[in-house]
Amino acid sequence: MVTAPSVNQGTHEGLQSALQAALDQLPVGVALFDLQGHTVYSNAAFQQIHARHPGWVNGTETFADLIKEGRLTDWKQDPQAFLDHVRRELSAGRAVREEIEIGDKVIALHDILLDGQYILTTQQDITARIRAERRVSYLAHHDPLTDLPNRTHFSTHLANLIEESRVTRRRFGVMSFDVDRFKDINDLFGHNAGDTVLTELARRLKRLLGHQDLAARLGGDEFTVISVGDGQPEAVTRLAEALTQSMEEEIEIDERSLHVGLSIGVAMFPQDGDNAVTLLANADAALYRAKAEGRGRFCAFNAGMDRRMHDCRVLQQDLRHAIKRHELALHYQPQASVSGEIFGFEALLRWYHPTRGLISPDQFVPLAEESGLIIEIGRWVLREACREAASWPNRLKIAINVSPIQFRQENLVGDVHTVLLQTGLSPDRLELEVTEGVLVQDFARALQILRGLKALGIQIAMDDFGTGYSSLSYLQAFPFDTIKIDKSFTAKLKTDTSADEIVRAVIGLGRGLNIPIVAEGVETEEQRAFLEDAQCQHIQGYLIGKAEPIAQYSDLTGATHAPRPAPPEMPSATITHLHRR
Ligand SMILES: Nc1nc2c(ncn2[C@@H]2O[C@@H]3COP(=O)(O)O[C@H]4[C@@H](O)[C@H](n5cnc6c(=O)[nH]c(N)nc65)O[C@@H]4COP(=O)(O)O[C@H]3[C@H]2O)c(=O)[nH]1
Repeated sequence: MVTAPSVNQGTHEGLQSALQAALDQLPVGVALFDLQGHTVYSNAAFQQIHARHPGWVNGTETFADLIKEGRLTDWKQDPQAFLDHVRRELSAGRAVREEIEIGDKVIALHDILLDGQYILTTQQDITARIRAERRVSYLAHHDPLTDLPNRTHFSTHLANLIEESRVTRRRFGVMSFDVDRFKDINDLFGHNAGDTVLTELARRLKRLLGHQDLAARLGGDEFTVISVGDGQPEAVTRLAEALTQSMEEEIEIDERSLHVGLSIGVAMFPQDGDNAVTLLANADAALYRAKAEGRGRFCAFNAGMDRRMHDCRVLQQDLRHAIKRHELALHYQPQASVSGEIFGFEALLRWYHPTRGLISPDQFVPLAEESGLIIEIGRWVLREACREAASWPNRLKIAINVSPIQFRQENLVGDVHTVLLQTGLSPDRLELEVTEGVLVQDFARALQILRGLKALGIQIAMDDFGTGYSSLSYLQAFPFDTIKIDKSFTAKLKTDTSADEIVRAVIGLGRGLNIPIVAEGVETEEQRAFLEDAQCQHIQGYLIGKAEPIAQYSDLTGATHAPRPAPPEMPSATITHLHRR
């Protein structure tokens, strides 16, 4: 506490020191300089702001010296230039208001001219407020997990860059990418593992960026990069390749090493879009193309993609009418013991599109899943396949694919039960094929549904084993009746030793768990012999028979089939290849 001297003493010195004490009480720094910048007076707050000793008044240290550690953006770090600016403004009768950084402090400064010969400066330390503002602004523009700019920051940056590049005719690339099967990583290994993948990915990405590039996390595992490089498409391609390469090194999570793949799409300004919306939509189109081509790859936008995306939308619309217009049909592929005795069929869906021809399920099932139509289509498949199988005199099995999306419907178990009752098919002849995707989505719910289905007396097969995470915990959690080895492994048998080993290991696993194995896609006698030698029980593939209308297999079913209304005239070679959005 400073005790103010009594003004009643009436002396000039007394008044001066009372004023001095009053000024020292102010939370605002106050100082007087002569026009050369030498200090004539400074109060305590001013001395504190500038880390000078109490009572500091100094004829040698100038105003310019005081601020020389400062960051004076407009005066290119030149304190003398700043002082000249102050003098100029003041002699023109204008006050000077600036925010300057001195050391680690931010000072709000207000200078006026006193009596034409002194500069009166009042200065306030606003560091805490500015820091808080900067933090808020940083948080509003960055993703807290990866510390990358967020969507808001990215959009502003892209809009500015486009505006500037329209004038300078600069070209740059926009790269959209995401983590392949990110949802599976989260579901299988937990959200912390997902977070680790994202932060590690961001860390590797930051190392690859040029000083003009900007990477942002738009949400989830959705990332984007503006690559300015040298304005050539090769620059962004190089960045995409470097990023893919950087992910070849596995990510360590707890005790586990995880290999993470990226799918990347690229669009160039201005040829692939001269505004932000088109540019991003086209980078996304390229990304979806990369995914459709099998993930883990990079794809550049081309004009055809735009049309293909449009085609997909149109096709999705057409699919809505496919059931009632009788455009859907089932083909049946035989399943046999490894020595060749046929014991059942797998029902495989076909779409005879009135103008596009026969469309492969690989093309339209994903569209049906995306729109939710797969639930209605799946019901149709179930009813149709069960009705068909129930009509065969020979008691063969029927296997039907069920999409993970169908597990989200209200009452899958009830639906299957109703179909069994209505068609009269004995439950032990029905097998539903599910992929790991079913369990990955909502494990507890899926398990409950699978148990409900099994309680009806039907069998459950794990389809496409080996293509996803092939988590052994799934095999442990539910007593599958069959494991189907994906055809991609069968295709490599005897040409790729690791495929041989994987197939042998899966067959061994099945033996250990007492679950029979079906190898899919068996095309050659050599593959069959390998599988027999490895003690695989069942096979399916062109070697035994292709998926055909059931009438082609009447010798096996024992049924006389009424010919189905002929589909539009078209050879099967005209299967249309369309790509997902
Ligand atoms: N290269 C080769 N291919 C062979 C061979 N043997 C069979 N295939 C083909 O492999 C696919 C096996 O079916 P999937 O793995 O369940 O894979 C199916 C399944 O995931 C899906 N799908 C088909 N029908 C339905 C359905 O009714 N519902 C659902 N949800 N999905 C279906 O579409 C996928 C593709 O079906 P398709 O095009 O009929 O293709 C079928 C079949 O025609 C062979 O020896 N060599």
